[in-house]
Amino acid sequence: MGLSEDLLKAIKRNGYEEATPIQEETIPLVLKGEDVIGQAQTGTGKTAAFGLPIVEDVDINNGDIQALVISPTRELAIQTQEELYKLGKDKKVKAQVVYGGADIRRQINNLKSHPQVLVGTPGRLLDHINRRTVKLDNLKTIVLDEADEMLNMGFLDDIESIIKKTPESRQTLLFSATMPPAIKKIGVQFMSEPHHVKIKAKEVTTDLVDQFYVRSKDFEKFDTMTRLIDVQDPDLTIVFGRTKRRVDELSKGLEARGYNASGIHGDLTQQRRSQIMQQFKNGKIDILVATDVAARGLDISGVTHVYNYDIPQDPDSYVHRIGRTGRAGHHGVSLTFVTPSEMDYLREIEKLTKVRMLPLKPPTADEALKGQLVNAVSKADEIIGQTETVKFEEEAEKLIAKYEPIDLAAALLNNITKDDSSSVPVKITPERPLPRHKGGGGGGRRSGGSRNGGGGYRGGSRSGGGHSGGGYRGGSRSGGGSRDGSRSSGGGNREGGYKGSRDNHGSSNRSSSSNRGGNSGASHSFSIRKKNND
Ligand SMILES: Nc1ncnc2c1ncn2[C@@H]1O[C@H](COP(=O)(O)OP(=O)(O)OP(=O)(O)O)[C@@H](O)[C@H]1O
Repeated sequence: MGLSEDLLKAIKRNGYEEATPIQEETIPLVLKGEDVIGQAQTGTGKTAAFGLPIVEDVDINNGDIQALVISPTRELAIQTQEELYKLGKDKKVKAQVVYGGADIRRQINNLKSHPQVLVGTPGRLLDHINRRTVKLDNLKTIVLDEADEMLNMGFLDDIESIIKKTPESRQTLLFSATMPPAIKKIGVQFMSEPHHVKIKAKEVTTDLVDQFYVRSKDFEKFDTMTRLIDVQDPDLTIVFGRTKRRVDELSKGLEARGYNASGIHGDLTQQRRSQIMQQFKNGKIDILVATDVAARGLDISGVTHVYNYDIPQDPDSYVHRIGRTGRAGHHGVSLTFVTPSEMDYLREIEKLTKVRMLPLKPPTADEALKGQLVNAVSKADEIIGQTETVKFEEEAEKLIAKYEPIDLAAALLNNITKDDSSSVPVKITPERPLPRHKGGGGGGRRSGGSRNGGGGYRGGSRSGGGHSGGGYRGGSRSGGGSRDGSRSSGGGNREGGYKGSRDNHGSSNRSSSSNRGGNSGASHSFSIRKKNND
């Protein structure tokens, strides 16, 4: 594709073996200097699609800012800068990030080292431009990443002011997985004869994500969610809540029940936000509870499940939220709670995604306990494996003399098992349900699965609907995705809500579609090939 040796090295180091379709189509255009509007499903490598040609085009003997990427959120800006840094490392391209909530003096100081590529959030970028600490007179390329979200967030004026400071001759790129019609405004206003590159996919959402919903009254959602977590046993999970209060209450409630959870939203200091994100990436937190601040662009490997505790009001937001899993060829599961009065919103989402979400019956307390016990046994295996028996031998002998082995084992399991809803009640303040859609109707109106061109739901064999128990781990899809032998026996062979775990990915990500039991569709647009080098 015309990329130099330095970039090929970076690509290799990243473990990329072949370009994704969006990369294949956009990289040559961007290298030619064309304006491009790029649309492709979440997790399909849009960052490198603009990142690689940008880095390729940088003149490292020139200390001016040559490329600017505008991101809607601070977390995404940080991530994009990290990616650009990695891609440009061999070429020695300097990439910097500026965002609000962080010390501006430090940013100004860093800018003195003359980055050639700058990533930032709109407000802070404008601030720097007005202080003349960022000069865009010689900018070659500007990227509006997640452009539609920046419009939603009301950044249009800021973006316009930033663009006015760039040369007319600049190249303008615009990327997102969703492109509502309003985005055309940006195209017309700021771009010159842009090429529209839209990677054709049958669905807006990637079919690497199995999408479920649970119909539940608002006050029942929390207990249902923790039961689902118990049976699904996700690796890393993101729970989306509608409001900051919701996020705070959910994360506290989860912690009270013994889950390793933390919440992020816009009211936290940036330092705290960054700290939590770091802990989540490192696996120190298992469940990240977030407002839509985490819905766009974040690429965290190992996120197997996304729970929409509150159904999003905007269907595009749903696409991005569930797109935090099922990335780069890995499987994921999404689960959306919907109150009876919000069914119309669910149908609206399905209208956009052209995918029917599968209904899940909430697991019973008994099923949740069973799920917990399967997990507890596997945890016990782990603990026993890690224990230096000799160190405890003497005291252990005494305990064996005193108690029956069965009591000792039961006590261990009891200790590992999380508290259930009856022992730690959690009350979440009710949110006002979303206003009823104009025109109403919707719920249950549509007959099963007509949208997908026959055969109903994706995933053929699953089309029975009404899955009970809610997505047990295991499942038939991958022929035993369990991490160890002991787990696969755990009552977990029902269809639906697969764990989609990391352990499956290592060896199977190259043939992901063939792994999916009964999936006749094979409609997703690319098979991403990444060496399993981590
Ligand atoms: N050619 C490739 N081969 C393998 N993996 C790739 C390739 N290109 C990108 N990736 C990886 O795929 C993941 C998703 O990429 P990226 O974050 O750019 O997705 P995106 O399309 O921007 O998603 P979103 O719409 O959610 O922002 C990243 O981990 C990235 O490193």
